[in-house]
Amino acid sequence: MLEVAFRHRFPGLSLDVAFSAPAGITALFGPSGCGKTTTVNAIAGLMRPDQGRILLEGRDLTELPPQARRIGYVFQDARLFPHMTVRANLRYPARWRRGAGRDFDRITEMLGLGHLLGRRPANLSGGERQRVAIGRALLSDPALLVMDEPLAALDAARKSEIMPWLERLRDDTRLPILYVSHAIPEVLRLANTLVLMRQGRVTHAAPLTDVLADPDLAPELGPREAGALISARVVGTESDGMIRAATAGGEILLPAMPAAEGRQLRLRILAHEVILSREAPRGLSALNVLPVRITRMRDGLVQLALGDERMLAQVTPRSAKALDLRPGIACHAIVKSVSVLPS
Ligand SMILES: Nc1ncnc2c1ncn2[C@@H]1O[C@H](COP(=O)(O)OP(=O)(O)OP(=O)(O)O)[C@@H](O)[C@H]1O
Repeated sequence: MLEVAFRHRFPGLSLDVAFSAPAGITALFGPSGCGKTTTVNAIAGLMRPDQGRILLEGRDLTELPPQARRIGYVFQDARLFPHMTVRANLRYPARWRRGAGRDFDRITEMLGLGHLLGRRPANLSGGERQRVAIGRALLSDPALLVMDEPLAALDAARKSEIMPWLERLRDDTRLPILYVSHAIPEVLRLANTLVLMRQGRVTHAAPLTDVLADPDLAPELGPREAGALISARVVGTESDGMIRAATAGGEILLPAMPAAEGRQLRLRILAHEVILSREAPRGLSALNVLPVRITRMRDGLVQLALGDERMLAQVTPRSAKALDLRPGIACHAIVKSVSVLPS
Protein backbone atom coordinates (compact mmCIF):
# COMPACT_ATOMS: atom_id res chain seq x y z
CA MET A 1 0.00 0.00 0.00
CA LEU A 2 1.21 3.47 -0.93
CA GLU A 3 -0.11 6.33 1.20
CA VAL A 4 0.45 9.83 -0.09
CA ALA A 5 -0.39 13.11 1.67
CA PHE A 6 1.52 16.27 0.81
CA ARG A 7 1.16 19.98 0.14
CA HIS A 8 3.32 22.15 -2.05
CA ARG A 9 3.13 25.66 -3.45
CA PHE A 10 4.37 26.58 -6.90
CA PRO A 11 3.96 30.22 -7.99
CA GLY A 12 1.06 29.24 -10.29
CA LEU A 13 -0.45 26.31 -8.42
CA SER A 14 -1.03 25.06 -4.86
CA LEU A 15 -0.99 21.29 -4.55
CA ASP A 16 -2.84 19.43 -1.81
CA VAL A 17 -2.65 15.75 -2.69
CA ALA A 18 -3.86 12.83 -0.58
CA PHE A 19 -4.72 9.28 -1.66
CA SER A 20 -3.85 5.63 -1.06
CA ALA A 21 -2.89 3.10 -3.71
CA PRO A 22 -3.47 -0.56 -2.74
CA ALA A 23 -2.16 -3.57 -4.68
CA GLY A 24 -3.29 -3.47 -8.32
CA ILE A 25 -3.34 -0.53 -10.71
CA THR A 26 -4.20 2.93 -9.40
CA ALA A 27 -4.74 5.34 -12.28
CA LEU A 28 -3.87 8.98 -11.71
CA PHE A 29 -6.18 10.82 -14.05
CA GLY A 30 -6.81 14.51 -14.69
CA PRO A 31 -6.33 17.35 -17.18
CA SER A 32 -2.93 18.59 -18.25
CA GLY A 33 -1.29 20.72 -15.57
CA CYS A 34 -3.36 19.32 -12.66
CA GLY A 35 -0.25 18.00 -10.90
CA LYS A 36 0.15 14.33 -11.90
CA THR A 37 3.84 14.52 -12.75
CA THR A 38 4.54 16.59 -9.65
CA THR A 39 2.84 13.90 -7.56
CA VAL A 40 4.93 11.18 -9.16
CA ASN A 41 8.07 13.27 -8.64
CA ALA A 42 7.26 13.75 -4.96
CA ILE A 43 6.80 9.99 -4.54
CA ALA A 44 10.02 9.30 -6.42
CA GLY A 45 12.00 11.79 -4.34
CA LEU A 46 12.76 14.03 -7.33
CA MET A 47 11.13 17.01 -5.61
CA ARG A 48 10.67 17.74 -1.94
CA PRO A 49 7.17 18.86 -1.01
CA ASP A 50 6.78 21.77 1.45
CA GLN A 51 5.06 19.40 3.87
CA GLY A 52 3.58 15.94 4.03
CA ARG A 53 4.39 12.27 4.18
CA ILE A 54 4.74 9.43 1.74
CA LEU A 55 4.47 5.92 3.17
CA LEU A 56 5.17 2.74 1.22
CA GLU A 57 4.20 -0.49 3.03
CA GLY A 58 4.37 1.60 6.21
CA ARG A 59 7.93 2.79 5.45
CA ASP A 60 8.34 6.57 5.48
CA LEU A 61 10.00 7.57 2.21
CA THR A 62 10.10 11.26 2.95
CA GLU A 63 13.72 11.42 4.10
CA LEU A 64 15.07 8.74 1.75
CA PRO A 65 17.04 9.56 -1.41
CA PRO A 66 15.39 8.37 -4.67
CA GLN A 67 17.60 5.29 -5.08
CA ALA A 68 16.69 4.01 -1.60
CA ARG A 69 12.93 4.20 -2.14
CA ARG A 70 12.52 0.88 -4.03
CA ILE A 71 10.42 2.30 -6.85
CA GLY A 72 10.51 0.86 -10.37
CA TYR A 73 9.75 3.22 -13.26
CA VAL A 74 8.35 2.81 -16.73
CA PHE A 75 8.20 5.96 -18.85
CA GLN A 76 6.65 6.80 -22.22
CA ASP A 77 9.88 5.89 -23.98
CA ALA A 78 11.47 2.62 -22.87
CA ARG A 79 14.92 4.16 -22.12
CA LEU A 80 16.75 0.87 -22.64
CA PHE A 81 20.53 0.78 -23.03
CA PRO A 82 20.92 0.51 -26.82
CA HIS A 83 24.32 -1.25 -26.76
CA MET A 84 23.12 -4.02 -24.42
CA THR A 85 21.04 -7.08 -25.23
CA VAL A 86 17.61 -7.51 -23.72
CA ARG A 87 19.13 -9.95 -21.22
CA ALA A 88 21.78 -7.43 -20.16
CA ASN A 89 19.17 -4.69 -19.86
CA LEU A 90 17.08 -6.94 -17.64
CA ARG A 91 20.09 -7.93 -15.55
CA TYR A 92 21.20 -4.34 -15.11
CA PRO A 93 19.37 -3.55 -11.83
CA ALA A 94 21.01 -6.58 -10.18
CA ARG A 95 24.40 -4.91 -10.68
CA TRP A 96 23.70 -2.20 -8.18
CA ARG A 97 20.80 -3.27 -6.02
CA ARG A 98 20.96 -6.13 -3.57
CA GLY A 99 17.94 -8.42 -3.84
CA ALA A 100 17.31 -7.32 -7.44
CA GLY A 101 17.20 -9.78 -10.36
CA ARG A 102 15.82 -12.62 -8.24
CA ASP A 103 12.75 -13.60 -10.20
CA PHE A 104 14.38 -13.44 -13.63
CA ASP A 105 12.73 -16.57 -15.05
CA ARG A 106 9.28 -15.84 -13.65
CA ILE A 107 9.29 -12.23 -14.83
CA THR A 108 10.62 -12.97 -18.32
CA GLU A 109 7.96 -15.68 -18.64
CA MET A 110 5.19 -13.42 -17.33
CA LEU A 111 6.07 -10.74 -19.90
CA GLY A 112 6.79 -13.15 -22.76
CA LEU A 113 10.41 -12.03 -23.13
CA GLY A 114 12.12 -15.43 -23.38
CA HIS A 115 12.62 -15.37 -27.16
CA LEU A 116 13.86 -11.76 -27.14
CA LEU A 117 16.71 -12.10 -24.64
CA GLY A 118 19.52 -12.14 -27.20
CA ARG A 119 18.27 -9.14 -29.21
CA ARG A 120 19.25 -5.49 -28.93
CA PRO A 121 16.61 -2.78 -28.41
CA ALA A 122 16.96 -1.54 -32.02
CA ASN A 123 15.60 -4.90 -33.19
CA LEU A 124 12.45 -4.80 -31.06
CA SER A 125 9.02 -3.33 -31.79
CA GLY A 126 7.85 -0.42 -29.64
CA GLY A 127 5.56 -2.76 -27.68
CA GLU A 128 8.36 -5.26 -27.08
CA ARG A 129 10.66 -2.48 -25.91
CA GLN A 130 8.04 -1.37 -23.37
CA ARG A 131 7.68 -4.95 -22.14
CA VAL A 132 11.44 -5.09 -21.59
CA ALA A 133 11.27 -1.75 -19.75
CA ILE A 134 8.52 -3.18 -17.52
CA GLY A 135 10.60 -6.32 -16.93
CA ARG A 136 13.65 -4.26 -16.01
CA ALA A 137 11.60 -2.17 -13.58
CA LEU A 138 10.21 -5.33 -11.95
CA LEU A 139 13.69 -6.86 -11.70
CA SER A 140 14.86 -3.93 -9.58
CA ASP A 141 12.86 -5.59 -6.75
CA PRO A 142 10.52 -2.63 -6.34
CA ALA A 143 7.92 -2.12 -3.63
CA LEU A 144 6.03 0.19 -6.01
CA LEU A 145 5.87 0.43 -9.78
CA VAL A 146 5.28 3.85 -11.33
CA MET A 147 4.16 3.93 -14.94
CA ASP A 148 4.01 7.43 -16.43
CA GLU A 149 1.98 7.35 -19.68
CA PRO A 150 3.64 4.03 -20.63
CA LEU A 151 1.57 3.52 -23.79
CA ALA A 152 1.40 7.12 -24.99
CA ALA A 153 4.17 6.69 -27.57
CA LEU A 154 2.71 3.50 -29.08
CA ASP A 155 0.28 3.21 -32.00
CA ALA A 156 -3.13 1.58 -31.51
CA ALA A 157 -1.95 -1.88 -32.63
CA ARG A 158 1.01 -1.86 -30.22
CA LYS A 159 -1.21 -0.57 -27.42
CA SER A 160 -3.61 -3.48 -27.78
CA GLU A 161 -0.67 -5.87 -28.03
CA ILE A 162 0.78 -4.75 -24.69
CA MET A 163 -2.50 -4.34 -22.78
CA PRO A 164 -2.88 -8.07 -21.93
CA TRP A 165 0.66 -8.08 -20.47
CA LEU A 166 -0.25 -5.15 -18.24
CA GLU A 167 -3.39 -7.00 -17.13
CA ARG A 168 -1.27 -10.01 -16.29
CA LEU A 169 1.13 -7.83 -14.34
CA ARG A 170 -1.80 -6.33 -12.42
CA ASP A 171 -3.27 -9.75 -11.63
CA ASP A 172 -0.09 -11.77 -11.00
CA THR A 173 1.86 -9.43 -8.73
CA ARG A 174 0.83 -7.98 -5.39
CA LEU A 175 2.59 -4.69 -6.17
CA PRO A 176 0.86 -1.36 -6.01
CA ILE A 177 1.19 0.15 -9.49
CA LEU A 178 0.68 3.89 -10.01
CA TYR A 179 -0.39 4.50 -13.58
CA VAL A 180 -0.49 8.03 -15.00
CA SER A 181 -2.67 8.29 -18.08
CA HIS A 182 -4.86 10.62 -20.11
CA ALA A 183 -6.42 7.76 -22.03
CA ILE A 184 -9.85 6.62 -20.89
CA PRO A 185 -9.74 3.22 -22.67
CA GLU A 186 -6.52 2.33 -20.83
CA VAL A 187 -7.90 3.45 -17.49
CA LEU A 188 -11.13 1.50 -17.99
CA ARG A 189 -9.37 -1.65 -18.95
CA LEU A 190 -6.52 -1.59 -16.46
CA ALA A 191 -7.32 0.35 -13.31
CA ASN A 192 -8.70 -1.08 -10.09
CA THR A 193 -8.57 2.27 -8.33
CA LEU A 194 -9.04 5.72 -9.81
CA VAL A 195 -7.58 8.94 -8.42
CA LEU A 196 -9.15 11.99 -10.06
CA MET A 197 -7.07 15.17 -9.89
CA ARG A 198 -7.99 18.72 -10.69
CA GLN A 199 -5.96 21.93 -10.18
CA GLY A 200 -3.53 20.43 -7.72
CA ARG A 201 -6.09 18.50 -5.68
CA VAL A 202 -7.39 14.99 -5.53
CA THR A 203 -11.12 15.39 -6.06
CA HIS A 204 -11.87 11.69 -5.62
CA ALA A 205 -10.06 8.45 -4.99
CA ALA A 206 -12.16 5.28 -5.13
CA PRO A 207 -12.47 1.89 -6.79
CA LEU A 208 -12.95 2.40 -10.55
CA THR A 209 -16.37 0.71 -10.57
CA ASP A 210 -17.65 3.11 -7.88
CA VAL A 211 -16.47 6.17 -9.81
CA LEU A 212 -18.03 4.93 -13.04
CA ALA A 213 -21.42 4.35 -11.40
CA ASP A 214 -21.46 7.67 -9.54
CA PRO A 215 -23.60 10.29 -11.29
CA ASP A 216 -21.53 13.05 -9.63
CA LEU A 217 -18.20 11.72 -10.87
CA ALA A 218 -18.80 9.86 -14.10
CA PRO A 219 -19.03 13.09 -16.16
CA GLU A 220 -15.43 13.94 -15.15
CA LEU A 221 -14.27 11.15 -17.44
CA GLY A 222 -15.94 12.79 -20.45
CA PRO A 223 -19.56 13.34 -21.51
CA ARG A 224 -19.82 10.22 -23.72
CA GLU A 225 -18.02 7.96 -21.25
CA ALA A 226 -20.57 7.97 -18.41
CA GLY A 227 -21.60 4.40 -17.74
CA ALA A 228 -20.89 1.54 -15.44
CA LEU A 229 -18.64 -1.47 -15.44
CA ILE A 230 -20.39 -4.54 -14.03
CA SER A 231 -19.21 -8.09 -13.60
CA ALA A 232 -20.78 -11.13 -15.21
CA ARG A 233 -20.12 -14.85 -15.49
CA VAL A 234 -20.64 -16.91 -18.63
CA VAL A 235 -23.37 -19.50 -18.03
CA GLY A 236 -23.91 -20.86 -21.52
CA THR A 237 -23.87 -20.40 -25.28
CA GLU A 238 -27.09 -20.15 -27.31
CA SER A 239 -27.60 -22.09 -30.55
CA ASP A 240 -26.88 -18.91 -32.56
CA GLY A 241 -23.57 -18.44 -30.72
CA MET A 242 -24.69 -15.64 -28.42
CA ILE A 243 -23.41 -15.86 -24.88
CA ARG A 244 -25.64 -16.01 -21.82
CA ALA A 245 -24.04 -14.38 -18.79
CA ALA A 246 -25.25 -13.98 -15.22
CA THR A 247 -25.10 -10.49 -13.71
CA ALA A 248 -26.04 -9.38 -10.20
CA GLY A 249 -29.52 -8.60 -11.50
CA GLY A 250 -30.25 -11.48 -13.86
CA GLU A 251 -29.06 -12.97 -17.11
CA ILE A 252 -27.96 -10.97 -20.10
CA LEU A 253 -27.26 -11.96 -23.71
CA LEU A 254 -23.94 -10.96 -25.23
CA PRO A 255 -22.65 -11.01 -28.80
CA ALA A 256 -21.23 -14.31 -30.04
CA MET A 257 -17.66 -14.92 -28.94
CA PRO A 258 -15.61 -17.86 -27.77
CA ALA A 259 -16.18 -17.98 -23.99
CA ALA A 260 -16.01 -21.00 -21.73
CA GLU A 261 -18.68 -21.53 -19.11
CA GLY A 262 -17.69 -20.00 -15.79
CA ARG A 263 -15.46 -17.33 -17.35
CA GLN A 264 -15.64 -13.97 -15.59
CA LEU A 265 -16.32 -10.93 -17.75
CA ARG A 266 -16.48 -7.21 -17.18
CA LEU A 267 -19.30 -5.49 -19.02
CA ARG A 268 -19.23 -1.85 -19.92
CA ILE A 269 -22.73 -0.41 -20.22
CA LEU A 270 -22.74 3.23 -21.31
CA ALA A 271 -25.42 5.45 -19.77
CA HIS A 272 -26.67 6.57 -23.20
CA GLU A 273 -27.20 2.95 -24.24
CA VAL A 274 -29.75 2.38 -21.46
CA ILE A 275 -33.46 3.23 -21.72
CA LEU A 276 -35.72 3.17 -18.67
CA SER A 277 -39.30 1.95 -18.60
CA ARG A 278 -41.70 1.83 -15.66
CA GLU A 279 -43.63 -1.07 -17.26
CA ALA A 280 -42.16 -4.37 -18.38
CA PRO A 281 -41.56 -3.66 -22.08
CA ARG A 282 -42.88 -5.97 -24.81
CA GLY A 283 -42.26 -6.26 -28.53
CA LEU A 284 -38.80 -4.69 -28.43
CA SER A 285 -35.84 -5.57 -30.58
CA ALA A 286 -33.49 -5.02 -27.62
CA LEU A 287 -32.61 -8.35 -26.04
CA ASN A 288 -31.62 -7.27 -22.59
CA VAL A 289 -34.15 -6.00 -20.10
CA LEU A 290 -32.99 -5.93 -16.49
CA PRO A 291 -35.02 -5.26 -13.35
CA VAL A 292 -33.48 -2.30 -11.48
CA ARG A 293 -34.26 0.16 -8.73
CA ILE A 294 -33.39 3.89 -8.89
CA THR A 295 -30.90 4.84 -6.18
CA ARG A 296 -29.83 8.40 -7.14
CA MET A 297 -30.38 11.01 -9.80
CA ARG A 298 -28.26 13.92 -10.90
CA ASP A 299 -28.17 16.09 -14.02
CA GLY A 300 -29.75 13.62 -16.40
CA LEU A 301 -27.88 10.63 -15.00
CA VAL A 302 -29.85 8.03 -13.07
CA GLN A 303 -28.02 5.55 -10.86
CA LEU A 304 -29.62 2.12 -10.80
CA ALA A 305 -29.19 -0.80 -8.41
CA LEU A 306 -28.83 -4.06 -10.29
CA GLY A 307 -28.68 -6.51 -7.40
CA ASP A 308 -25.69 -5.29 -5.40
CA GLU A 309 -24.06 -3.58 -8.39
CA ARG A 310 -24.71 -0.10 -9.76
CA MET A 311 -25.20 1.12 -13.29
CA LEU A 312 -26.15 4.42 -14.94
CA ALA A 313 -28.79 5.52 -17.41
CA GLN A 314 -28.99 8.84 -19.17
CA VAL A 315 -32.43 10.40 -19.36
CA THR A 316 -33.64 13.80 -20.48
CA PRO A 317 -35.38 15.98 -17.87
CA ARG A 318 -38.54 15.63 -19.97
CA SER A 319 -38.54 11.80 -19.75
CA ALA A 320 -37.62 11.85 -16.07
CA LYS A 321 -40.68 14.00 -15.47
CA ALA A 322 -42.99 12.08 -17.78
CA LEU A 323 -42.06 8.77 -16.12
CA ASP A 324 -42.02 10.33 -12.65
CA LEU A 325 -38.57 8.86 -12.01
CA ARG A 326 -37.27 9.24 -8.46
CA PRO A 327 -35.07 7.33 -6.03
CA GLY A 328 -36.66 4.19 -4.62
CA ILE A 329 -38.84 3.22 -7.54
CA ALA A 330 -38.43 -0.02 -9.45
CA CYS A 331 -38.17 0.03 -13.23
CA HIS A 332 -36.80 -1.87 -16.20
CA ALA A 333 -33.49 -1.02 -17.83
CA ILE A 334 -33.45 -1.78 -21.53
CA VAL A 335 -29.83 -2.21 -22.51
CA LYS A 336 -29.22 -1.48 -26.19
CA SER A 337 -25.58 -2.50 -26.30
CA VAL A 338 -22.92 -3.90 -24.03
CA SER A 339 -19.20 -4.08 -24.60
CA VAL A 340 -17.25 -6.89 -23.07
CA LEU A 341 -13.86 -6.14 -21.56
CA PRO A 342 -11.49 -8.98 -20.80
CA SER A 343 -11.31 -9.85 -17.15
N1 LIG B 1 9.29 23.37 -11.04
C1 LIG B 1 8.16 24.06 -11.11
N2 LIG B 1 8.15 25.37 -10.86
C2 LIG B 1 7.01 26.08 -10.92
N3 LIG B 1 5.80 25.55 -11.20
C3 LIG B 1 5.76 24.24 -11.49
C4 LIG B 1 6.94 23.43 -11.45
N4 LIG B 1 6.57 22.17 -11.74
C5 LIG B 1 5.24 22.19 -11.95
N5 LIG B 1 4.75 23.44 -11.79
C6 LIG B 1 3.34 23.85 -11.87
O1 LIG B 1 2.53 22.74 -11.50
C7 LIG B 1 1.57 22.48 -12.51
C8 LIG B 1 1.34 21.00 -12.59
O2 LIG B 1 2.38 20.39 -13.31
P1 LIG B 1 2.47 18.83 -13.58
O3 LIG B 1 3.58 18.63 -14.55
O4 LIG B 1 2.53 18.13 -12.30
O5 LIG B 1 1.05 18.55 -14.29
P2 LIG B 1 0.53 17.24 -15.03
O6 LIG B 1 -0.81 16.97 -14.47
O7 LIG B 1 1.53 16.16 -14.93
O8 LIG B 1 0.42 17.72 -16.52
P3 LIG B 1 0.63 16.91 -17.89
O9 LIG B 1 -0.52 15.94 -17.98
O10 LIG B 1 0.55 17.99 -18.92
O11 LIG B 1 1.97 16.25 -17.82
C9 LIG B 1 2.13 23.12 -13.77
O12 LIG B 1 1.08 23.62 -14.59
C10 LIG B 1 2.94 24.27 -13.23
O13 LIG B 1 2.08 25.40 -13.06
